[in-house]
Amino acid sequence: MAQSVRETTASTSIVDASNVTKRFGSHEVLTGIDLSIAEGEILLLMGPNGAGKSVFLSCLSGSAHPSSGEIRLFDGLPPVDAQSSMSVMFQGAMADPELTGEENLRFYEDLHPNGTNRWRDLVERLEIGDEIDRLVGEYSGGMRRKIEIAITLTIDVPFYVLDEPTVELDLATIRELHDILLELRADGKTFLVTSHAPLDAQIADRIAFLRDGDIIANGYPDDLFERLPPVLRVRGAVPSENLLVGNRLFRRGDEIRGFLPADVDVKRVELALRDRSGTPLVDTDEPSYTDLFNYYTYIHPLDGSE
Ligand SMILES: Nc1ncnc2c1ncn2[C@@H]1O[C@H](COP(=O)(O)OP(=O)(O)OP(=O)(O)O)[C@@H](O)[C@H]1O
Repeated sequence: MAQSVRETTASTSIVDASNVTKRFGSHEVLTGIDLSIAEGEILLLMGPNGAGKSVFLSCLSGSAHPSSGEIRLFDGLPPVDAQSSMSVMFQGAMADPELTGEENLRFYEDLHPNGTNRWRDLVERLEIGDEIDRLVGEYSGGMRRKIEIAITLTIDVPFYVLDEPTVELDLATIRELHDILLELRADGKTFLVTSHAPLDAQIADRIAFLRDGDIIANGYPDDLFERLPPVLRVRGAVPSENLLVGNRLFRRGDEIRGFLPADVDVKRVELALRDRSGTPLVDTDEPSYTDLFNYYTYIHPLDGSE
């Protein structure tokens, strides 16, 4: 887990969003978001499809305006006045398909007042160095994502906003990207990263879960883990669905894991569910990042815990 910034002394506030709403016609996509990010922090914004993550990022970066509420960056600037101090990666919107990878990278290096040639190192580390002479239009989804990441991070600014950077990346590249972000954070950079991937939680200083347009949980990973109910692991055949209430179990590969309603005694379930030889069919297990994601994305606070 990333070394936490919680022990560091209070620093500049990079993001202060209060009661942000965004409406498209009668559809209120954001319903009152409060979120702050401190300097040097990696904040991971997680949530299911359509929760409003990209819309919030658009408001934060100044490309859309909230319907109400307020966003301030760098201790008081409205987003449009802070654009030169942030680098924003939106899904699929960064690279011109009719230019090569290198032409795209050079374009941003020359265009942006804080452009650097850091991309030379980034493309090697993301293993796309051999592909930068090809047209981006010919790239696979993962290659395109790598170029977009390199474009975004080659700009030297204090604050980076990355919309689902790890989608379509293989595991080795995700780990390399995590290392890159942690190195930049060690240099004092701040990140807001959206993701569906529990793996990304490993580098987060803080995680906020967005659901139906609102932040339903926000905290340091250790604290979020502490607030999880016991994780149940199902072994062998799945017991009767009547005993294990629906929408609380998640299958991953051969394993089924999940959570019981708060008022159910785990020990009693363990005792009740045994195979013919008396071996328990369920037991409790240490929570993983995937459990954390599943709980806060699909169950909490519908389980009555808030
Ligand atoms: N310009 C728009 N006009 C109308 N509705 C929009 C517009 N942009 C987004 N929405 C709606 O806002 C909701 C949230 O979309 P958003 O793209 O922010 O979700 P998300 O959390 O980023 O999802 P994903 O993980 O799938 O990228 C969706 O219902 C979407 O249809």
